[in-house]
Amino acid sequence: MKDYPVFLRPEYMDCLVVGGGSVAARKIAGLLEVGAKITVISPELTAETEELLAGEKITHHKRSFQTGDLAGFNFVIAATSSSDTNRKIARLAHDRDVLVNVIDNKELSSFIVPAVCRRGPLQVAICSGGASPALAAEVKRKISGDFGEVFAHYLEILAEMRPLIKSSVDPERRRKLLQKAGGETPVEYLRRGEIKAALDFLRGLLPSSLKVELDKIIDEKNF
Ligand SMILES: C[C@@]1(CC(=O)O)c2cc3[nH]c(cc4nc(cc5[nH]c(cc(n2)[C@H]1CCC(=O)O)[C@@](C)(CC(=O)O)[C@@H]5CCC(=O)O)C(CC(=O)O)=C4CCC(=O)O)c(CCC(=O)O)c3CC(=O)O
Ligand SMILES: NC(=O)C1=CN([C@@H]2O[C@H](COP(=O)(O)OP(=O)(O)OC[C@H]3O[C@@H](n4cnc5c(N)ncnc54)[C@H](O)[C@@H]3O)[C@@H](O)[C@H]2O)C=CC1
Repeated sequence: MKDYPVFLRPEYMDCLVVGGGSVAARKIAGLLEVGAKITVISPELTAETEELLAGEKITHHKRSFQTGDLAGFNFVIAATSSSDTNRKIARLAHDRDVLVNVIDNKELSSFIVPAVCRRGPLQVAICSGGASPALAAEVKRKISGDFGEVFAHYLEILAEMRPLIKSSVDPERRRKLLQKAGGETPVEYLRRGEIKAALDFLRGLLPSSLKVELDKIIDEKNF
């Protein structure tokens, strides 16, 4: 069976992580990166997890998981070293229609955590469906090498230009314009790190009134 990829919005997530070991630390770090609300239940924390939690607005209950702990959460990661506890958490989550990831049991997981390469609003998520997480991580490193920070810069500018383009260019022309603005030419420039060439190309696509807006935005960003 294939998995259906989606990107969850953290503002709608109330996350519970059960367990405080090395795998839990990686999942917590991923959730912190997007600013999700997190509660951790674990009798013990590794030094790494302790460090992650320090200074963050994370609730930590220093105890073992109890039936009833899922109340109020819509997203759970069962990350304990006890497969029985993880299975129990999964069963309870399924009963309540709560999304659950089980770190040692993909069959009981309603979602899998991918390896992610993030460049501003651009996110590439890689998943091998449990066949080889190490390979997913290696593919992520390869992609990260190919797609530098310039992608984030270009996209931050394009994100601001998009509503201006939508409000002042008629639908037929703007579809072509937006396709070219996100097309092969700028992507190839960006892969070579040539942000200026990509922005010059974008400027060339715009009507003159918007060229001025583009230059203002570029000046403000000061990349
Ligand atoms: C099913 C899944 C469930 C889930 O966690 O969602 C799962 C399950 C398991 N992983 C195990 C081991 C490892 N996991 C990693 C690393 C990552 N694991 C991640 C996801 C997933 N791991 C989901 C599938 C995703 C996919 O297939 O693409 C990543 C991508 C995301 C993240 O965790 O943040 C993150 C890389 C992040 C990054 O680098 O960016 C490494 C590499 C390392 O540590 O260097 C190893 C050792 C090498 C290896 O095993 O490949 C074992 C223990 C096996 C055993 O008993 O030995 C199980 C349990 C099992 O297989 O049953
Ligand atoms: N999904 C993934 O990415 C990976 C999964 N694994 C799997 O993860 C497991 C090991 O995870 P680690 O983080 O390395 O273990 P760990 O031993 O470092 O941490 C386990 C944590 O679970 C907590 N815990 C144990 N019982 C608990 C309970 N009843 N309630 C709440 N917390 C409880 C412990 O206090 C500890 O903080 C293995 O089963 C392995 O197969 C291993 C590597 C990667």
